[in-house]
Amino acid sequence: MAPHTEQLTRSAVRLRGLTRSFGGRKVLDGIDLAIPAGQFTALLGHSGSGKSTLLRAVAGLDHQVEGSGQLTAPERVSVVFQDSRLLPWRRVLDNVLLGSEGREAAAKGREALAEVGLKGRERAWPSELSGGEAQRAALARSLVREPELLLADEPFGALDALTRIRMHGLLRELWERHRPSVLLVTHDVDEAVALAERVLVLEEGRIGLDLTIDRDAAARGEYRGLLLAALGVTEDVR
Ligand SMILES: Nc1ncnc2c1ncn2[C@@H]1O[C@H](COP(=O)(O)OP(=O)(O)OP(=O)(O)O)[C@@H](O)[C@H]1O
Repeated sequence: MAPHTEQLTRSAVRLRGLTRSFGGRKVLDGIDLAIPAGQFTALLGHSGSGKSTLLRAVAGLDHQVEGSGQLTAPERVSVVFQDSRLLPWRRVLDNVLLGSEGREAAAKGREALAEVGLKGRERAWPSELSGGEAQRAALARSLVREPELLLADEPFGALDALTRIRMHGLLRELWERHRPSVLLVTHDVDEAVALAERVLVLEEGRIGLDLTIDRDAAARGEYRGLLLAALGVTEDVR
């Protein structure tokens, strides 16, 4: 019944003609998109362009899109948001485990916390963590589910610039080690280019630009101007 249960081989995510309207206004207007398994994709777009709407649809959180087109996504999907959404009344390890019990689960949870650099903080309360640490815990919580697809909606948007750079390194490292497909929603052109293999720009309800990122060209800053132009942004002359 649910498209999410379909067995996928080559593509992790496939959208065909996906449309979503709110009050008669089309936010997503027939989106066609295939994301190969294991690809790191970033989705850029102005505020209100429909990035979160698209992500929610792929996460299976939006039942209204059913029937509007075709949507397939893997079964094991984890979502990370701008705020960590840790439960304040549970210790960090219990937040990561959420629902799973037993020694094996606890060992996996500890391992995931160690991977994100939170070894020794298992028994801390969420209120004792910094913003960056809380996002690390959120990443650990998503990892223990061994997701085939990681959806991240502005996961570093609330962090200071230095913490954000460290988190970029961590996310790339985790992706290289575990190789889930990643769909990262961001406003930040530099973040998209620094992290992703492919950058999509959402405009007027459609994918307006679909760029494959070459690491060397990215290091030379070759995509920045193109992406800013696609977003209709002109940089001030410095
Ligand atoms: N539940 C809803 N009811 C009505 N309108 C909605 C709803 N969810 C989203 N919208 C509208 O759809 C449009 C796209 O919203 P969405 O949150 O997907 O944009 P976004 O690109 O993620 O924006 P931002 O970058 O600011 O988070 C907006 O105009 C928003 O007001």
